[in-house]
Amino acid sequence: MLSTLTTSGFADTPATSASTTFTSIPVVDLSQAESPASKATFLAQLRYALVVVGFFYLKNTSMPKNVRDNFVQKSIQLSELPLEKKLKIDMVNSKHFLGYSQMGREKTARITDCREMFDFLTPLPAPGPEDPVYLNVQGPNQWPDEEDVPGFREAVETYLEEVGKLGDTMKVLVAEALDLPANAFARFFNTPARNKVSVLKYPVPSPAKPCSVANDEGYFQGVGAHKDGGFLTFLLQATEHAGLEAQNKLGDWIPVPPIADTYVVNVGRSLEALTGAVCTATTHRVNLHPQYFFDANKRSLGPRYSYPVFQTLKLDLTHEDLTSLRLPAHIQDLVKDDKIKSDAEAFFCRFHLQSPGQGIFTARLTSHPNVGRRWYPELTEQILKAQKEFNEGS
Ligand SMILES: O=C(O)CCC(=O)C(=O)O
Ligand SMILES: [Fe+2]
Repeated sequence: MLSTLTTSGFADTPATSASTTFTSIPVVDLSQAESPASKATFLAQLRYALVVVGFFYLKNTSMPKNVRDNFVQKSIQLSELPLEKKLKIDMVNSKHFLGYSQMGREKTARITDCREMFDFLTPLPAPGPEDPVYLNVQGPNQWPDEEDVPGFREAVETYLEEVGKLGDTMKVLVAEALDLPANAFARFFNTPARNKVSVLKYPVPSPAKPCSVANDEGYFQGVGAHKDGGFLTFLLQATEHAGLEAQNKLGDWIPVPPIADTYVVNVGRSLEALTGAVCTATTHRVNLHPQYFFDANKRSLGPRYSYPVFQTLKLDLTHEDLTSLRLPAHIQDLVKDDKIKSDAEAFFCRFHLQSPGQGIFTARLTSHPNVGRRWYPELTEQILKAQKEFNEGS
């Protein structure tokens, strides 16, 4: 059952307990946060979204339409370049896991994902030799040649700055929704914040040349069941395709279809850790059926393009830092009897609880083993072995 909301929080239904789950994704209107008359309603809806769902659509954001549209247009141009141009910035050349990951290289839960990606990060220096190895998930970007996609770098940097502003706004509102001081999360972030965008393309499935093995019902794994690692993710679904799904606490998969002019925002493992799991890092996946690539009139929609931005905490926070926040008792009480069914790999939990950097680095070694083997061969073999043993229960 879905809770009804009151301006003071959840209605007095069992919605406050984790035994209640969601069957649709709420829409939250950011413009309501700007007026004192509607802010309490906004915060109650946000609280529900963070605690019960872990996923929501955010509308009326500060993102300038021209910045977003320019970013999307240039990103599609990049994705459509011939393979040899894209391979000039192959991720395997970057010990920071930045740049292009071609189709068939990425794995989630040890199964190949049917997508290609380019990752670009807020400008941040590479770590020094004395720093922990996991800090290598930051460093210089690999940019395509300016003549291949003119204006691409500027479009991405401007877009990341704007999503960064939205992220700064949201981290204050998340604190307020949990009845914490507005600046409660500030000390966990770098200034400026660390954000990474993935430029994703899910090509039209080709029966003649399948990207991976389809399941019995004909679905391909666009990206397998997982939880995001960061604080919040701001996902722009740039095309009309169905396929994104969030898993509720009973284990059912709930569609998250695109809604024009919204972001899909979801809770990552770091926000879950900071709130002692009061906020839920909801498991999600992109499950692709060849039918999703056609509209109602049977016209091809072409590839699916989507663009998540992962808002990340300071990478070197410790377990003590991550567990240092005290939530008010009435907020902690919102989640009881926590039995959550998730198809995401539990293997990663302990790494994300050690430090955000350790969590992200470990996930990268397993999702991009070709990059891991090139730069961190011993560590990669160790982690892949541990992942296999964990999953096989040995
Ligand atoms: O493509 C999407 O809609 C979601 C992608 C995603 O969940 C991810 O890359 O973490
Ligand atoms: Fe994700």
